[in-house]
Amino acid sequence: MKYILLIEDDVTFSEMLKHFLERHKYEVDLSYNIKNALTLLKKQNYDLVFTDLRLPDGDGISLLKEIKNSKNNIPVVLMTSYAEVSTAVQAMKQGAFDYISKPFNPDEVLEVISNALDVKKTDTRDTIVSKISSKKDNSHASTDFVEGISAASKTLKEYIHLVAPTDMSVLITGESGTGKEVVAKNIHLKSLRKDKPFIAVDCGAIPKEIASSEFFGHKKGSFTGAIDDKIGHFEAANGGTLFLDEVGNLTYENQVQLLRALQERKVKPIGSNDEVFVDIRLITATNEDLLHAVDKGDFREDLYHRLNEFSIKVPNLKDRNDDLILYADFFLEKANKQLKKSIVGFSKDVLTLFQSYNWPGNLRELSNVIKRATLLTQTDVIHKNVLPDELVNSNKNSVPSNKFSAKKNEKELIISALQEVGNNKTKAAELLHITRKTLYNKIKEYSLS
Ligand SMILES: Nc1ncnc2c1ncn2[C@@H]1O[C@H](COP(=O)(O)OP(=O)(O)OP(=O)(O)O)[C@@H](O)[C@H]1O
Repeated sequence: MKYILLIEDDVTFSEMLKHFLERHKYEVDLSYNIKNALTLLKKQNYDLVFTDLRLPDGDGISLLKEIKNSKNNIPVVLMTSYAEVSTAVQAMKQGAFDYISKPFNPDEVLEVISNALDVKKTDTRDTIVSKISSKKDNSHASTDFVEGISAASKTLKEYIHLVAPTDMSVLITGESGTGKEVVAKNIHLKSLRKDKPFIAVDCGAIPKEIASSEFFGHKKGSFTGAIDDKIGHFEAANGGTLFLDEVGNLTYENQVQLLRALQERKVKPIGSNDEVFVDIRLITATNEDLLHAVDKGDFREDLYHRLNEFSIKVPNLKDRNDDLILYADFFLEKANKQLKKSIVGFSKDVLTLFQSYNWPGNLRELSNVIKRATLLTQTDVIHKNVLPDELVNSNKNSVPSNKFSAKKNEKELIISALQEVGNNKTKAAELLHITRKTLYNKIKEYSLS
């Protein structure tokens, strides 16, 4: 019987959910706060943590981080309200398995839970990494990967086909949510290593103090907290592909270690005297300008060239307008399946809005907008009234991007956009048609607090 830790401070709701899950043959422990949950996690081996995002003594994300930093590799599913969906998406980037928006229907809960329990994990790794099972075949992968029909997508497809069968290191660039990880998986699945592991690691989520142990592993007792031997990501990916996301976030010291491991093709777990030979194909991704980081001395040039034997830029959604409907249909079909709905399509108004919106969050944003709209729609067709305000009002508010590109009034535009949205950086970035990251960089550049 699978054992679930449910963390929810709404007493009535949590009791109902507990009984519901028990009726479906799960064993459930209930906690109303994080403190108690952490105690329970130490005592018991759970198969799944199902937690509310907001709790009296903290949020689900800090709990998620605690779990990731511990030796457990338990899948974590978050419960959120609609307003928190963007936070939940951030949480997924930090390793949460999935999120589910309240109010949810019983079937949806069961599906999310069974998906999370099915997920393949290696029990020796403590950072949540996604691993494509070696048995996963290409036919399945191809249904998860929509190739697109726009010119930009065709070029992308061509590059993937060309580079996949080689052993070249690939640097994938592109804005957040464009599908860099999906492209990396696709390269792996089209490569000769497809039957070996694909290990995805978010370098931005690894605290620098434990990065060496994460990458190279450690021996029991080699430092305080090393209570067991641990295999690092390099060894876990042996024979297959190691995908390092947000590679620009590695510290200088970690860059040196990574370069050494790549050059020597062997790693030494912390506390071990033995080196382990590793045969990996490296794919990295970044949404930063790594060359700029090289110029500034923040990223090692030798490592940059080692990673960039071949580079692929994943286009923004806005630059693949011809694909938009194709992706919208794909995400609708996916949401229908997940939410057990049978919505047939979008109203004309919605499609027009989709075409004119700038999609700063790219495919991830499109997917989220459609999942939410699918849940809210009670008719056959998705109408404008279930779209988020920022999308519906985008045309009214938008600052023309050509204005923004004029360097001299950039600062003024940022200030006025921030004022207009009450200093909300996400909304300001959307208004300016730039990513949040770019906005943060510009705020720093112009010393705007
Ligand atoms: N070609 C595609 N076909 C189908 N779905 C896709 C495709 N590309 C991306 N997606 C979906 O879009 C979402 C974002 O993709 P992904 O996480 O790969 O983006 P990313 O560029 O790696 O994001 P980040 O920079 O924030 O890590 C995911 O839900 C993914 O499944």
